[in-house]
Amino acid sequence: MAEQFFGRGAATPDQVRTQAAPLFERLCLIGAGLIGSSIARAARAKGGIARSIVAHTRRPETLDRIRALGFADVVEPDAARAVAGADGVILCVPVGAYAGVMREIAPHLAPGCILTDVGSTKGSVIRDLRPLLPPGVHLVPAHPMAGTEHSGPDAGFAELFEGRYCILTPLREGDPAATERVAELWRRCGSMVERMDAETHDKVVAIVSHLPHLIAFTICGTADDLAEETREAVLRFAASGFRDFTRIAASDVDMWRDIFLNNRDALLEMLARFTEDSHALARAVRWGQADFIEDRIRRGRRIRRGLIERRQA
Ligand SMILES: NC(=O)c1ccc[n+]([C@@H]2O[C@H](COP(=O)([O-])OP(=O)(O)OC[C@H]3O[C@@H](n4cnc5c(N)ncnc54)[C@H](O)[C@@H]3O)[C@@H](O)[C@H]2O)c1
Ligand SMILES: O=C(O)C(=O)C[C@]1(C(=O)O)C=C[C@@H](O)C=C1
Repeated sequence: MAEQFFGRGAATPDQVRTQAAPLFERLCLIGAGLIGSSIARAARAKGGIARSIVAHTRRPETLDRIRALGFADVVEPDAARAVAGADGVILCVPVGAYAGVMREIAPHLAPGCILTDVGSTKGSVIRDLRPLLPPGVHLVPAHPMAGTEHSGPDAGFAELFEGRYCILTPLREGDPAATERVAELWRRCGSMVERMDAETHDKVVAIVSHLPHLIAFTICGTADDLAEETREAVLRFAASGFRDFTRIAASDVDMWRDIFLNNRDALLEMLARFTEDSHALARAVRWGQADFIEDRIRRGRRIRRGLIERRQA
């Protein structure tokens, strides 16, 4: 695949990285929280990604913090000015903000510029960005499968994407060279790149990411309701099971509201399947069907242990 971008007989990506021009002359990050600041830090730490990095954010206190952290060459509060002259732009804001941001930046995107993103949903991103795409600007939707429950510019780190997948969902009419350049960006950040269609992506992440978050947020509330009923500080007794299970419930409100609202159909489908499966287990518990219960536990153990062997846990 690298041949598409580097050309036949050209240097390998590794040789290019250590030699000459970086992938982007001016890479603009719209939003520089956990993910945006991690990209900037990785670009600085690993080299060969961007000659200069522009970070845009709106809030004055975040602007000051990004300046103090020093991972961007330019910190720009105006989105239109931030993207002007950039050959790469990465949207790193909650997916519900995409349409508004795109309306602001579209007239200022340079012809030939690559517009990509890191959003956790892909169908909605294509729906919101494609109609506003100026001619000559290449859209390459992307989603790094890496993160933490922390947010904001202080939370980022250069190694976040190492050994993690990044999923690209290129448009049917998309430019293969632009797709390859974004793939190379993620490889240089240390990721493994996969491509799939947006619909498949949204189903996959609904089960492996969005549903677990929905359940974690919910179980915290359920435990808290019980505390009110029993007048007992239930959560005081939460040992490692509850703590491990609910780590992700500390995640950002805006980000997760937008994900739930923008992957509605796939999330509801996975929730319905999960509900059906948990009802089956509840029925076995009610009727004392030990074999069924054991079978479910064994299967869960096998799957979880498989994750550890593949070093994803
Ligand atoms: N956190 C994760 O684990 C994770 C992982 C993969 C992908 N993502 C995706 O990455 C994107 C960013 O998430 P994050 O974790 O970096 O969030 P974050 O909250 O750490 O950072 C988002 C930043 O965007 C800024 N912002 C919000 N709306 C804006 C707007 N309209 N214009 C300019 N700036 C705006 C916020 O002030 C914040 O600084 C989201 O789309 C999310 O779905 C997150
Ligand atoms: O590790 C975490 O805290 C995360 O929530 C990361 C996580 C995930 O669910 O795996 C969250 C959302 C993303 O879109 C990708 C990764």
